[in-house]
Amino acid sequence: MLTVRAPATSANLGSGFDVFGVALGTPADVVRVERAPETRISITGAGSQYIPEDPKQNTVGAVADALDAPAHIKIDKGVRPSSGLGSSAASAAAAAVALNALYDRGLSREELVPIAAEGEALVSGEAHADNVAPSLLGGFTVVTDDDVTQVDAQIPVVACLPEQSVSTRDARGVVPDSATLEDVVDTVGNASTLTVGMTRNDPELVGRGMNDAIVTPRRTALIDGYDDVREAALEAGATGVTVSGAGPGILAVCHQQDQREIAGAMVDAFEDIGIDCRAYQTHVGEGARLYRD
Ligand SMILES: Nc1ncnc2c1ncn2[C@@H]1O[C@H](COP(=O)(O)OP(=O)(O)O)[C@@H](O)[C@H]1O
Ligand SMILES: N[C@@H](CCOP(=O)(O)O)C(=O)O
Repeated sequence: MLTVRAPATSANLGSGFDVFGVALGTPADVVRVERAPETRISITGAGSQYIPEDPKQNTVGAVADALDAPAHIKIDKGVRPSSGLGSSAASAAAAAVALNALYDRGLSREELVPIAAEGEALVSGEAHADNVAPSLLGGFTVVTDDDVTQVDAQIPVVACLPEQSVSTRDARGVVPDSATLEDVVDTVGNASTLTVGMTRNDPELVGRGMNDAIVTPRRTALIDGYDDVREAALEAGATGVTVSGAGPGILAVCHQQDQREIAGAMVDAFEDIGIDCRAYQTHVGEGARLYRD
């Protein structure tokens, strides 16, 4: 039996749609695997009642298929599905690391990225790798069609998860087909600023580089209370706030000393409109970790 803990992630960071992602210190999924003639899945934990155990519909089943590695797979969900915190990706990344080791496939973490992304294709319609890459590699990742670049960053964040669900598949449906040159130029500038901020561990630059006028405005409309929560977080000292992944999670970047106040402000702002939420006071963290029992 092998066990892997794979972290939640926050994709896009505003200006890096389908490109940027960060691993979060908490929450995480824990996946246990043992060899079996055919794949069987059992699920416990956060939101497990909404996740299919059929391997043809579960991200870990797609990974087992891609690695030709049938197994009994037990998933303990720390990351609620349809969260914007890479729930489906955390399971897929954990399964990729676990099954790669269980069957001695010898693939590197980078080589596991497209395999874990097969799970994302299953649930969201496209094999976007911006959640599985940071869950596998940790830190801040930049994915392109055929490559992934990673940097270890130490940035404090608050990931606020309201009691609402937004499916990534639905949220991809509102993404515009085209953008003006002016918006593209702005976005390139912001994305570049954010990347420099990650390499310098500078929350000011990262926060400033999160603005995006192309995808994010379409998605905020799907999240009840988004504008109020964003405003509250900025007033409490956040250096930048945006939709986490496809939502409804909201990500605030900050300095360590402001983290607690920002988390409280975001929770209060959601509560003011009658929505419960959980705020993870965490940081950009490590990737999937393998334990041999
Ligand atoms: N192992 C898994 N973990 C979480 N969700 C899964 C898993 N396998 C399949 N799903 C399905 O994926 C969808 C959630 O994924 P998605 O919409 O991308 O949200 P998230 O942002 O939380 O990853 C749900 O329909 C869920 O049933
Ligand atoms: N780039 C994807 C990221 C989806 O992240 P998730 O955590 O909501 O699954 C997108 O924006 O569609």
